[in-house]
Amino acid sequence: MQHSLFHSDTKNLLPFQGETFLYPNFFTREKSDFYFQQLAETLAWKQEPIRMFGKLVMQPRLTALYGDPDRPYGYSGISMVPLDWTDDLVEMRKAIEEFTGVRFTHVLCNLYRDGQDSMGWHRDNEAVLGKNPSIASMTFGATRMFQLRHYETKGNKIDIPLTHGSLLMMTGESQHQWEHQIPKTKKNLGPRINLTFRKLL
Ligand SMILES: O=C(O)CCC(=O)C(=O)O
Ligand SMILES: [Fe+2]
Repeated sequence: MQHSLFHSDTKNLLPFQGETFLYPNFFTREKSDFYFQQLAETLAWKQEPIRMFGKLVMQPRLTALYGDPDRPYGYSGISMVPLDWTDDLVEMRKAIEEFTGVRFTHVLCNLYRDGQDSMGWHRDNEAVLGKNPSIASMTFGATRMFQLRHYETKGNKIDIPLTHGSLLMMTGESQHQWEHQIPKTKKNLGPRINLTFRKLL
């Protein structure tokens, strides 16, 4: 059975074992231009290391974590202490919460400086996110390909171009049964900002 928490006229992009919905123009062009500029200039972007096969390596992008105070969140062997919500992030969170009916405590921010910045295959299934986490992913700036594939079989690959102002909502079993990545591209692209709103238990 296919049951969407969100809008019944929006198609589930996954063929089975999870639900992922795309809302291409969640924010208008003007609003998205404004947010891109604001976020690029005001968020505390840093290049941070992660642990890979026991070694510390720099992530191929800049990151920042915002969220409710005193609730650290981490992945790939690192723990990040959240900074306080900015006015823009609070405003955006409110719009997404009203639309989806889901509440969020944290937002992990990624800045892909150009086509050489990327994020490898992974799932967002840390225990602190609960059993079937709903994750809201906002994109501003350059369009990058978001790829999904079935975790166990590595098959059923799906390519979703995430455009300026789009919202991608992943829910149900998406984070257990599917993994995702942002591959590098040789295209001469400008920067892209992605925000993933998450709820810690
Ligand atoms: O940049 C994206 O669209 C994906 C980001 C992502 O997967 C994450 O932050 O876990
Ligand atoms: Fe992710």
